[in-house]
Amino acid sequence: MDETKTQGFVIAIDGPAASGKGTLARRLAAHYGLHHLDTGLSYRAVGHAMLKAGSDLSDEMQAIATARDVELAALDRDVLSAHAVGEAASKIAVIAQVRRILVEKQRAFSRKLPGTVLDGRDIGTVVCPEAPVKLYVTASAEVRAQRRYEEEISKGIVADFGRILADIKLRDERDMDRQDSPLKPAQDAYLLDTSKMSIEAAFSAACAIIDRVMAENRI
Ligand SMILES: Nc1ncnc2c1ncn2[C@@H]1O[C@H](COP(=O)(O)OP(=O)(O)OP(=O)(O)O)[C@@H](O)[C@H]1O
Ligand SMILES: Nc1ccn([C@@H]2O[C@H](COP(=O)(O)O)[C@@H](O)[C@H]2O)c(=O)n1
Repeated sequence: MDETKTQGFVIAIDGPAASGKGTLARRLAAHYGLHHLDTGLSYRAVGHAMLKAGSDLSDEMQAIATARDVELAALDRDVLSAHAVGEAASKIAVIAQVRRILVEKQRAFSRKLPGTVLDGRDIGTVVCPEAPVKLYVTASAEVRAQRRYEEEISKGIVADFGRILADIKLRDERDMDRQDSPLKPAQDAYLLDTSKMSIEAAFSAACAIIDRVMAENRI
C-alpha cells in the first residue's frame, strides 16, 4: 500500500442479511491492513436509541435527530447485535434524511488512510461509488438462515430456524424494495455467491479479486 497517497484504497462490500459480508470485511481489513466499518451498526445505533427511548420507529423527526448523534467510533457490536435492534434498524433505514446523515459520516470514515473496508447495503452504489473494488456477497436465504441459526445456537440462544428464515426473507424484501438506496449490486461489483463456499474459500476468492485489481491499478 502506498502511504504517500491522500486518497485511501476502498473495498466496498454489500449484500443481504447474514450473507457473510461482515465476516469477510473483517478478515480483508486485517489482511490488507485497512480500517473497517460495519455500516449496519450505524443504522442499528439509531434503532437501538429509538427503542430505548420508547419512540415510535416511524417518527421521522426523532429518527433524524437520533441519527445526528451517532458517533461511529462509539458503536458497540455486543449491545447492537440483538435481533430486535436489527429489525428496528431496517425500519428506520427507509427514512431518506436518516440515510443522508449516516452516509456523510460513513463517507468521512472511508477517507481514512491507508484505506478502508466498508460493508453494508449501499456502499458500492451510494456511499463509495468510486471504490476500486466492489464485492456483492450473497447466499441463498436458506443457507443464510442456517448460518444464523448455528450462530445463535453457539451463543446459547434458543433459536427457531423457521422464524429466522421468515425474518431474513422479510428483511431482504424491506432492504431491496425501499425507495431510497435499495440493496442491489453496483453495476461494476464482483458477485460472490457463498452458498457453497466456506469462510476460507470466500476469503480466498475475494483476495484473488482484490489482488488482481491492485495489480492492474499498480496499487
Ligand atoms: N462462507 C461461510 N460459510 C459458513 N458460514 C459463514 C460463511 N460466511 C459467514 N458465515 C457465518 O454466517 C453468519 C453470518 O455472517 P455475518 O455476520 O458475517 O453476515 P453479515 O452479512 O455481516 O450479516 P448482517 O448483515 O446481518 O450483519 C456468521 O455466523 C458467520 O460466521
Ligand atoms: N449500509 C447499510 C447498512 C445497513 N442498513 C440497514 O440496517 C439494517 C441492519 O444492518 P445489518 O447489516 O447490521 O444487519 C439492514 O437490514 C438495513 O436495513 C442499510 O440500510 N444500509
